[in-house]
Parts: sequence; C-alpha cells; structure tokens
Amino acid sequence: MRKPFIAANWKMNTDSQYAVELASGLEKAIADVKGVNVAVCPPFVYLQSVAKSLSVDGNVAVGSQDVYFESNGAFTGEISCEMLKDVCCSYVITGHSERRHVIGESDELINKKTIAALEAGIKPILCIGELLEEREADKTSQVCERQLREGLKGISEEQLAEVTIAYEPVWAIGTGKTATSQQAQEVHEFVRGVIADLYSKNAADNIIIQYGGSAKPKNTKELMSCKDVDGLLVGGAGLKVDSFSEMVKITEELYK
Ligand SMILES: O=C(CO)COP(=O)(O)O
Repeated sequence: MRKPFIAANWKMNTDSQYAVELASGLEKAIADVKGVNVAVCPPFVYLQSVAKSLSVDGNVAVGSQDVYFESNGAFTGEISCEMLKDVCCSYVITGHSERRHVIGESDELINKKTIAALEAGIKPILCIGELLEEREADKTSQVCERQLREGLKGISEEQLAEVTIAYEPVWAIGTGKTATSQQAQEVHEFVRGVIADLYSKNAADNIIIQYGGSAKPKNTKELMSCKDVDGLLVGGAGLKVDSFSEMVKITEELYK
C-alpha cells in the first residue's frame, strides 16, 4: 500500500520567528503520527533554522520550494541542490504552477531541476496542472500529459521511485475552489495511466500522487478517500499548526 504524503508549501510567507514556531509546533502536534509522511517547505532563507528546530528522528521532513540545476558558479541569486542538502533538505518542489505561470519556467527547465535533484539525492515533488481556460477547453489531460512527459524526460524507473507527482489544478490554487473529489480522482487516475505507459504498471502502482488546490481540513477526508489520491500539497492551510496537523491526523485515521 502507498504511504500517504502530506506536504505544506509555505510559499512566500512567514518570518524567521514564525517559521520556526510553525515547524516545531507541527512536530509536537503530530508526534504520534506514524502512518503519514509529512514535510514542510519554507522559503529558502528559513530552511536552515526550520531544519535545526526539528528533531533528527522526528516525523517532519524539510523541503525547498525551488532549486537551480547547476551545482555552483556564477548564477546570481540561485540555490543549488548541494546547498539544499547542506541545510538538511530532503525534498524539493519543481514545476509549481506559480513558477510556471508567474515566473515563466518552461517544461525543459523544470525537467533539468527535477533531474538535478534526483542526482543529488533530493526527492522532487513534480507539480503539474491545467489553467482554467485549459480545463474549459477540455485540455486537462493533454496539458497534464505534456507536463508529465516533459518533466520526467531522461528519468529512469529506479529514479522515479523517489519522485512524487502533485496534481494542482491552477484554478483551484488559493481560490477556495477545490476540485471535486471526482475531478481529482479522474486526473489522478489519468496520471497513473501515463506513468504506466511511460514506465510500468509497477511504477504506476507505487508512485505517490498528491492533490493540491484549496485543500483544507474540511475537504481532506473526501479528497483522501479517492482511490488514486495519495496525499496533499497544501498552501494556505499549511500555515497554521492546527489546520495542517488536523489534515495529517484525518489522513492517518483514514489509512488505519
Ligand atoms: O499551490 C498550492 C500548494 O503548492 C495550493 O495552495 P492553496 O492550498 O493555498 O490553494
């Protein structure tokens, strides 16, 4: 059985004090949770203090929201996988829709970042998802398939075992409009099919596919009850110990 994985993407939020309070508060709140993998993804500048505030054998891992694919050199403003590892990051989000659509990252760049992470031993959370106009034009599958195929280019089946896919319909992010569980399930099942096609049935059966987009305690049970939804990538509701820990606990309960 796939172990559920819930991650909080803090985006460009928190300050140095709150970041540490949030991470350590969360660690305390879910200290007894064993059946769910949990990660928090703070802004770059707080990664180190957040990682230091967490216990080494605790159950909250640290992830970054972005990375650059080169290891070092003249890349002003960028952060490498080696630097992320140096501050105890075990995950990195690649291809988030805000990086695709606000910053303008291409499938090719996202692919390079995902490969760099895998080569450095950091687990990528590769985000995919359609815009509202793409859904309305019936292009959801086409867009998700392209983002998957391009994002995973050159990645072996063995490496894929370290990859999480996050399906985040762009129209559901930060809007309060969650995809219905049926909409989420439909795309998740489709994604698993693409993975089976690209790799194998075994790879498809084992890959963790998170849903993201206005996920909160109120809709966690419904979303996590879908056959192909294995976790959540949480924005807003991940910024409070109470709401995020509630989502983790609801999930643990469901998987018992
Ligand atoms: O983009 C998201 C997580 O990466 C989702 O954000 P919200 O949960 O705030 O909609």
